[in-house]
Amino acid sequence: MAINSSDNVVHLNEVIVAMVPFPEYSHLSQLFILARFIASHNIPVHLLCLADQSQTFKQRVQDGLEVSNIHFDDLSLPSETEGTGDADNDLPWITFLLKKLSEPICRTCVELSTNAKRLVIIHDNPMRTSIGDVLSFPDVESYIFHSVPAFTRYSLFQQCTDIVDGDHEKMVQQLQDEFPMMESCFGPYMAMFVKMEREWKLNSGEFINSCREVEGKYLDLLANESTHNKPLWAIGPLHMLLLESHDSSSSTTRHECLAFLDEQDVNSVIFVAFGTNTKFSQDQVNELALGLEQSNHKFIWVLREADKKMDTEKCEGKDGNFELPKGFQERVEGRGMVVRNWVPQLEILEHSSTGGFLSHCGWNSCLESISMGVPIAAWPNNADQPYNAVFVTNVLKIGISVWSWAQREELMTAAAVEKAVKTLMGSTEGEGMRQRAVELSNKIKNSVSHGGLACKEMESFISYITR
Ligand SMILES: O=c1ccn([C@@H]2O[C@H](COP(=O)(O)OP(=O)(O)O[C@H]3O[C@H](CO)[C@@H](O)[C@H](O)[C@H]3O)[C@@H](O)[C@H]2O)c(=O)[nH]1
Repeated sequence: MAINSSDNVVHLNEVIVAMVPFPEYSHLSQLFILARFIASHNIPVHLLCLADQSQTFKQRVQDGLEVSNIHFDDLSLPSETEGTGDADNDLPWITFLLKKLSEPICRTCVELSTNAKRLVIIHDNPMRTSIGDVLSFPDVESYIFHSVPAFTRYSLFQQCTDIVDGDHEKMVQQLQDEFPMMESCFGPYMAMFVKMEREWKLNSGEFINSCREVEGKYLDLLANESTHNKPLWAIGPLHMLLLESHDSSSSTTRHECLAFLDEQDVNSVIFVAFGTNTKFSQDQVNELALGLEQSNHKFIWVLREADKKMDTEKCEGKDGNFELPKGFQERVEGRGMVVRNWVPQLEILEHSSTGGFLSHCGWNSCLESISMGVPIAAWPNNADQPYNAVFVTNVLKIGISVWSWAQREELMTAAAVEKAVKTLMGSTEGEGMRQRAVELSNKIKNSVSHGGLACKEMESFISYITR
């Protein structure tokens, strides 16, 4: 906004974009990439997130924080927000948090809308209810951002379709019928969320962090399912929008993992990492360590505690106090590296020495791995991950399952880890998966290059919001 002091005329921005991520690192990080892309078209972008969350984010992310038309608008929860849930109403912590965030989000959106001819709100799917009131304003448009794949969304829709008012038992039954290895991974609230999502009419369109080369069939199925005829853009993989910024070879602060990889043979190292939410027991850490040791393959293992869930708990992503089995470090010296801090995952996957990824199958990890041509050993942990794992292993056939979802209450054994690593890194079966992953990666790279399909979808989204 500019104010001309001589005649007091206020010149409004044509468009301001407000982004409302789900309050977790992996959602903010994806919307931040999108923010950079939109901001590069001279559109101011505001990211609305919890103050602690944005602080942690800025410590982890190196590129793009200096972009002048990206603004972090920190949200504060009301001071009485303590604890992790609303015991009186038996709400899960996330429903409780989203309710509390509603007031600061709406207030910020109202302020932003007074400075623009059009306020475009882009929000993670679950944040719908937190911004409800603002959506009825005439100059406000909203777009839903989906951070999970079309395959997973379509599977959920299919399995929850006939469920009346969150009948958990029936949902579990349907999940078992569709995917015999899986039971409910989202808990009893999922059917309710799916029902609300399908009835939601206030948005102007949706977009998904995925691309047609990877899951065109499921994007079409989702579009056919839709009753509202609003646009759906596949604008992923988001991290490829800004790919040129990942060249760290000349950086003075190059991470030690990359130096380790420089010394290894092509496709000889398996990267072992589980995103920002996976919780471990000490026993599980022991099994994982022994499995990696017994595989005799080279590895980089990121061993960190899960980020904290609530503003009041501080989302620090601490180093973790896990102990490694006695003598482990000495026995794997030279071929195995355990890292306890934040690593540049994308650069590790991009490195030619990385030949496999033992992953929890968070969607960002899957997309990053697929786009870099790295096959996956899947160990899903919660939420959308079991679906993503099915997609990677059974549909794309670029990965193997380490431990079945049906066994999730049991400790994953060292023998299972050893077997999976040996298959992925040292067998013709694993090599076949790697080749398919590389083929897919090449298609994605073409798609995001200038004039490619993904590139056109992204530009069409910008044209639409600035029309
Ligand atoms: O040391 C690290 C650890 C993580 N990352 C990055 O953090 C992100 C992790 O994202 P993801 O693989 O999706 O895992 P989660 O953090 O577990 O993601 C949550 O959000 C995802 C959707 O956004 C869901 O698919 C997951 O199930 C949910 O747990 C990726 O971009 C990684 O590159 C790093 O760069 N360095």
